[in-house]
Amino acid sequence: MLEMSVDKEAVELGESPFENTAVHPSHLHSKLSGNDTNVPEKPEIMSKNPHNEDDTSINCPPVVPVEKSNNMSNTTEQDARDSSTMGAESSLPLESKNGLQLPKPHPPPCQPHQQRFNKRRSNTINASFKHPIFGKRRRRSNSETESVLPTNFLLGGNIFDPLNLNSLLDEEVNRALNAETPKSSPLPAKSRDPVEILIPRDITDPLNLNCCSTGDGGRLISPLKAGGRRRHRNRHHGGGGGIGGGVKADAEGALTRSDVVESDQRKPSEGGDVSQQTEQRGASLSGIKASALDRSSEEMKNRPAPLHSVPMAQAQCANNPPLFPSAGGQDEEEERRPREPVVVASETSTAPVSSSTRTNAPHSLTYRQRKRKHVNAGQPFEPAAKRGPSGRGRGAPHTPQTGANSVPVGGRGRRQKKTFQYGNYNKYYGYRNPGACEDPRVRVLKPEWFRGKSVLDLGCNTGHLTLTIAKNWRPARIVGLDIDGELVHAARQNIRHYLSELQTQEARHCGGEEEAEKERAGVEGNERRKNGRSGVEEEQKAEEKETVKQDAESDKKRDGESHNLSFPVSLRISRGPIAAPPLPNTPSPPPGNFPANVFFVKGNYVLESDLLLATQKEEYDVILCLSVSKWVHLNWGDAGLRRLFQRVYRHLRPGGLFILEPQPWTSYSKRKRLTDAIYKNYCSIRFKPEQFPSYLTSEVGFSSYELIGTPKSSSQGFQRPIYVFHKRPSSQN
Ligand SMILES: C[S@@+](CC[C@H](N)C(=O)[O-])C[C@H]1O[C@@H](n2cnc3c(N)ncnc32)[C@H](O)[C@@H]1O
Repeated sequence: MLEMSVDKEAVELGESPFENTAVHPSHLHSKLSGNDTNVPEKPEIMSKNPHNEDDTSINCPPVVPVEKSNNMSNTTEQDARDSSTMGAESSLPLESKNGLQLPKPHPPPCQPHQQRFNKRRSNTINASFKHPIFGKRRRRSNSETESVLPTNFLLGGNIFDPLNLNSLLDEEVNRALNAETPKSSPLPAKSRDPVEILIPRDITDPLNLNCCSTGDGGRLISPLKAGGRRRHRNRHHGGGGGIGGGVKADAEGALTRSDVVESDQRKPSEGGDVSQQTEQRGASLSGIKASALDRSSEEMKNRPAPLHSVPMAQAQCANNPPLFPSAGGQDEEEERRPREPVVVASETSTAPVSSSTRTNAPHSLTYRQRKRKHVNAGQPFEPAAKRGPSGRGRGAPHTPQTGANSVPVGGRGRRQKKTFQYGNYNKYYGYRNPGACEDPRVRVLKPEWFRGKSVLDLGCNTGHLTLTIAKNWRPARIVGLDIDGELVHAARQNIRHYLSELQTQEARHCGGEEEAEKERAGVEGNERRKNGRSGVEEEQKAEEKETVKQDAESDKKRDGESHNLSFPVSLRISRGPIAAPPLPNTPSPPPGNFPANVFFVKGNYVLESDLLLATQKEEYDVILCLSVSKWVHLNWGDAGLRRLFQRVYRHLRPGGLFILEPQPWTSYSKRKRLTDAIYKNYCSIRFKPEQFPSYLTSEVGFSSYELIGTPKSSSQGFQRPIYVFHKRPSSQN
């Protein structure tokens, strides 16, 4: 009765036709080997084996014969398998003693079974019982059939110390025993072929599942074949898309780009990409960048924007030569390159997003995929090449940038470094407002300066401030102008992001209303139950509510939001809209309606000569020139900056405002060596920033000015005074 659990090991349950019967392993073996001639018609019933002890030391399968017992039915299939395995392994000679059958010792293979066996036994056997065979160690059998022990030990050991550990105890013994080293302790065989390790190009997509059809996108790279060690800056963190956080704000607030290499020169498709730079949702688009960096500098035209009385579209299309002076010999280079589709800021529609032929480098996610991912997460758009401070780029190697604004940093095929000679940093806002929702400068600006007005934002970069003003303060129109076409492109992409933000805000608003509605309904229901109001009254109320709701929904649809209605409000609030909303195509939107009120234009605001100033007409009520003066000053010297100030004055309508945030002179020196021309200009500058206010009032014509504040910034360098200069109203002119 007690042995049966032991006997499980010897019974082949599943396969034996003799369940509940202990079968001798030899039968099992012969069964397994296909030779069942020895199998008796009925299984032998094994009696107790006095030798079969609970041997926990090593080796032998203790086949404990047992009489047939009902408890055998407790055996499991696993046991059966174990036992059959044992049977298979123990093709051992069996000893017959007093009718008992014992397997010959064959230590190693049996050990695992032995251990499990013991365990099981301890579980099944009554603790109070003490069988004579248990608790005793079974002696090793000394039969002549015992296996031969090894005599040759590679490490100089012996049968008692196979690893020769004793040699470590005594120095002399150690020396003696290891005298024949390496003969006694052979060294491992040397140098087989090195193992080749293949690395996926994109570690985040090793199987290249996301890759489009771009040729070698999915190829694995072998470091061995790649021609030795090559450091890929900015390609850690899963590929190369971004500028790996090498940009720092210096003390003056400009960005230090010395260690930054442009890594993603892919030209994203029109859909744009979304930055990972701004970690927080709504971190206000600080980091939204221009779309195709490689395009930017080469296509950047050092020409003043036609921001005079000629309508934008006409002026841009006309490409009026005298208004586009060259700068730094870029023009020749540009002539040879295909032009970006002309940027047209029309008066009635938002500026089109230009798309041009793009050279896509292999990348794990397509441009659109990445954009969708981030837009869904409510993050701002920033092409892979233009990631922000957290700047983790993704993607594949990039084609070198060959813009007029780029300076090669290495040999052929190396990525090139952009100098940002115009302050055209592509992560400007990421550094200026890291993780912040709002640009602190917005607080010193008054909404009434902008509402219903015509505004020009000089050097708008990727348009965050421009868009904030356009969205929040509803100017009749606001034009963002920048010399860098890439930044302008990014700014245009950002329109959609701001639009989606707007939708999220509205969704939140509506969501809140719905909640309130539900709560109200709950309260009303309770009251109704209390007061026992008539069903007709209730129906009327419900109808009213339904009508209001339907009205609200049709309003939304009118606003071009209907596509988002199926997306749960809660998700829209927490994750942003499912995709950036399309730009509404309203034929004649009311003035000041965002985004119809915002335009982005590429151009150089510095006229080629003073003579051209005479052509400038009054056009704007407000002109912003924030953190631009230094760059104009460095690139065009005192004369260029003076010309800019004069143009601004002429460009303003009577009563207009010029909002100026000049960089301090101390911040100039760090940028003085960006180009030879800049260095020359820097050395010849006499007109210092502290002189600007007096120049603007006494020489240019502004009637007065005020310091409106020095907004706090996380970086000291960005804390700059902001002035407002007033142009006299017409009657006083
Ligand atoms: C340092 S960023 C300032 C961005 C933005 N105004 C702000 O403060 O948030 C300077 C911007 O001015 C632009 N810029 C420099 N010179 C320019 C010029 N002559 N005409 C138009 N834009 C210019 C640069 O491309 C760059 O985007």
